[in-house]
Amino acid sequence: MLRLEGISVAVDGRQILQDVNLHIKPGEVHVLFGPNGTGKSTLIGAIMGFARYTVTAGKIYFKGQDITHLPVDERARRGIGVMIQRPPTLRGLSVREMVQICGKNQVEVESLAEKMNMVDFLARGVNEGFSGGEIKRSELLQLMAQQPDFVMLDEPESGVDIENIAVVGQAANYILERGTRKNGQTIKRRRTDRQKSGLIITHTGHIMEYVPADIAHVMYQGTLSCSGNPQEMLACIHEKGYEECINCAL
Ligand SMILES: Nc1ncnc2c1ncn2[C@@H]1O[C@H](COP(=O)(O)OP(=O)(O)OP(=O)(O)O)[C@@H](O)[C@H]1O
Repeated sequence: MLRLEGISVAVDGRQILQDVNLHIKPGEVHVLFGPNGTGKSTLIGAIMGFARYTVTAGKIYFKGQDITHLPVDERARRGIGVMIQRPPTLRGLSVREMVQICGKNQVEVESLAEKMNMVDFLARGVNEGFSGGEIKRSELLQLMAQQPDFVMLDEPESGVDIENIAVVGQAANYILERGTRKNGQTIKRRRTDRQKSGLIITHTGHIMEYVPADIAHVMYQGTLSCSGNPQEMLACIHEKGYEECINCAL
């Protein structure tokens, strides 16, 4: 689905990422751990093609096509979606209108909003006065309408209360499991059945209680330093810290 071949990324002339290689296959969900400021958000911004991120080396392939220099709207059209940490407030554009745009006027806005506890927000401006948790739910609502084949979530559980973390997890699974059989799924079936792919940045790993992850990576000082079993890596980071965790794996 997504393949990064040795990409390096700069922001405002400062090199943030160096030689990142990553392969996410159809149906796989990868998680990204790492200390603050190591470049995790930069990586997903570069994959989405946001203008502030300049790919200075390497290639980004999506569904086998080189998308390294495509504009962000074309990447979205090809099936990439993202939830960033701090999306802008869009005054004058209601959540309802935004969801309709994301869904190309072909989605049932009310029914999607019900799933996200967001019916009361449909008439409000996008992110206008929203709390941190409400912003996350609103972003996921837009992604559910967009129906991307590859979704990137930047700290989806951060700022979300305990009950709504389950709602966030269900929304992520709704996106990842589009086109698969829904009834009677176990966590194991979720993993084997899903056809869409994801990359999730998380510090706590709580989202993995709802969305089973296949592979975890640690981003350290601007590069992917090691990869492995998500639960084992999380336990290792808790026990030993990032630096010792990556040294141990190497
Ligand atoms: N315009 C800029 N000029 C210089 N440095 C920048 C600029 N924008 C971002 N950076 C730096 O890039 C680095 C990587 O930022 P990024 O947001 O990708 O980190 P992160 O790993 O996602 O962190 P966190 O876990 O705190 O969200 C940070 O040190 C940040 O200060």
